[in-house]
Amino acid sequence: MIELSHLTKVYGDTAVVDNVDMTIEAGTITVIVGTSGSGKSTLLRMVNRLVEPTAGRVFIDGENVSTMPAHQLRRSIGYAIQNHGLFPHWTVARNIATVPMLLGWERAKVAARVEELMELFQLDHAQFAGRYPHELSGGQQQRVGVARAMAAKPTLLLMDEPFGALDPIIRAKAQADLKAIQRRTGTTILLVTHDMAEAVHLGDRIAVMDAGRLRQYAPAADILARPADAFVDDLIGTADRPFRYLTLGSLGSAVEPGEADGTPLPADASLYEGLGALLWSGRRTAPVVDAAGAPLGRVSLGGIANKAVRPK
Ligand SMILES: Nc1ncnc2c1ncn2[C@@H]1O[C@H](COP(=O)(O)OP(=O)(O)OP(=O)(O)O)[C@@H](O)[C@H]1O
Repeated sequence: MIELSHLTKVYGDTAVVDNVDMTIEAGTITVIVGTSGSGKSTLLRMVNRLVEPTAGRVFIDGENVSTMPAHQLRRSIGYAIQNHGLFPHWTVARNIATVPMLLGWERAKVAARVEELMELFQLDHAQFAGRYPHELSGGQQQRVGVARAMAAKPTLLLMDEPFGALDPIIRAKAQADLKAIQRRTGTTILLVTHDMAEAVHLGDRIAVMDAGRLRQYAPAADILARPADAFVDDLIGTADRPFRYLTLGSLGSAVEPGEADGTPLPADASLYEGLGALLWSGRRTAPVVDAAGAPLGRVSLGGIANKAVRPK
């Protein structure tokens, strides 16, 4: 568990992070979202002491990070940034191995970990291990950056706009992969973005920042349904709100008894994906199947629409 207590950073006479209190549960993804200059990166960088707080404290599993040697702290926390920060003159394998080597792992253990991570991030070892960063696509560099951040099996991973430089399709894939990997490894992730859709998609909880202040900190569904103030409301985007809400629920939650024609939709698809599939195929209903392909019933446009109504 991570606790931020009265965390503050002042530059000149401006508090760019202003008295922030937050508790982050282990094994979850927390997304910090806000406008440019709202203090998101500064907040994140106080957790691994790349920035020292002016006031307040950060506790990781009850331990005050200011009492730990900074270099040791940073080796124990993964850190992935936009544009990946890869070392240009090191191969992919060497980049991924950076922290385990700093920690003095045995060669064989490092090599095995590199192979394991390359497989996890779908980078063929034979093809990519010996390549240099400039010989990779942006999406591949991004995966190497995250693999490197996870190399020493940190229980905490800090990510600052990790998908910012990716095109929308690769970005959606990278988000889905990260979520799947996080669910598998149980890593606690604190991720900064300015993109509310990304926040809703990834965040178990979302922290909304504005001018250094934490405006709201709540699960995505609560932020959408009950924005704390006009700023949060505005950031969500009024027109997008019902659609973002539909990304949070699964089609399985809207299944009705009955049959329908056409290609079945998987119950674990989101309501949003289901709505898209119905609209695009010109259907008002579609059959729904479970992961094994067994029929569960059907979904309808009206049934999905009911799920997009603002909760009371
Ligand atoms: N070293 C510094 N010295 C002075 N001011 C700084 C320093 N670092 C950041 N700032 C200021 O602090 C404020 C918050 O910056 P920060 O990078 O945390 O914002 P952000 O929300 O991550 O923004 P963005 O989304 O644009 O990256 C900004 O106004 C920035 O100019």
